[in-house]
Amino acid sequence: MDEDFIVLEGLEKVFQVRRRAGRLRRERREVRAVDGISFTVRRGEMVGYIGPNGAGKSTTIKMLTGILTPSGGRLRVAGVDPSRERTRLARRIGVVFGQRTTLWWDLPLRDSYALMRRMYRIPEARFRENLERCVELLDLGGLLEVPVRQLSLGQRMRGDITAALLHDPDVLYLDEPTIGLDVVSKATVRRFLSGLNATEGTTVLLTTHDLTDIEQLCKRVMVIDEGRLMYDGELSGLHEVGESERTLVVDLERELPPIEGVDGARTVRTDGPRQWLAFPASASAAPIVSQIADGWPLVDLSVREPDIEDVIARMYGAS
Ligand SMILES: Nc1ncnc2c1ncn2[C@@H]1O[C@H](COP(=O)(O)OP(=O)(O)OP(=O)(O)O)[C@@H](O)[C@H]1O
Repeated sequence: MDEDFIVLEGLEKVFQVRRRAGRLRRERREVRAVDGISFTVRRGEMVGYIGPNGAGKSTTIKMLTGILTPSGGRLRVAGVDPSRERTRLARRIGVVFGQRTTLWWDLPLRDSYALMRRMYRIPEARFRENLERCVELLDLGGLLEVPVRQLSLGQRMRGDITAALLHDPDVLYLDEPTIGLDVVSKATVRRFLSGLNATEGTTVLLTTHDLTDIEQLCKRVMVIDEGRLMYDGELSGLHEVGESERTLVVDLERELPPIEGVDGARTVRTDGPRQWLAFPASASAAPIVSQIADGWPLVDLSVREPDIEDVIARMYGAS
């Protein structure tokens, strides 16, 4: 189970961009979208791949799937060079782009899946088994006959994840799979992905702006910025490097003075009966919650994760 499945060595992608510089002149400019990235992912790992907008995440994933050819460095997925053997690799990978669907807009889900079965030449029994499993776990039962354009975003996303898994890929690339989803759909998708990784051993590379996705799904996270790998390790380690903070949002029975004297947390904002307390992201919320519950009339509370941009900004501040 521990073989190196995805291997990048000094991977680069440089785009040549033409820019208008005056009325007639055009300037050529280089964008180093991926600027010498090296890492390996073992078979069965589930890894978060995060970074601010324009960091080079999608460009990396496009090279991993063979859509883009690297400008330099070395890349292997399951022993295969993706851009040279894209068709062969397509049978072993599944891709989900949160912002874009691979389904046919006017067709019911069931017909899209039937077309995919033929495209990938999936044996009938295997296809049926995979479809049934996804329909059950992703709660798609009543939706197979509905045209994709009539589905909600959360339903469509669950439909897209199913589409990516019908051919039993060894590796799944997910680009913002929970973007714009409501709380229930997010939870369903996360539960499904962690089950898939645990039972099928599918290797998963996950790009997201939602740190809760990473926290609930990935032991390992890689951070990239300006095309370079800035961090590779556990999420808790990332919080420590950046000294980032989580926020406890507390609803009290009534408006009270700012909460004071809670070990490990400080009140950063109040608005009527609601108060916000910041605490280190690497610390547990439990002792803070119990101190508040003991001393104040608590009605409700929730924990907010820091944004990825915030964590990365603090990481730079700390380096
Ligand atoms: N086809 C292209 N031609 C020219 N420049 C490109 C092209 N694709 C991406 N870029 C540039 O490469 C850089 C990295 O883009 P990329 O889409 O990989 O970032 P990202 O991390 O996926 O960002 P986001 O979170 O916004 O999706 C950006 O500066 C982008 O403008």
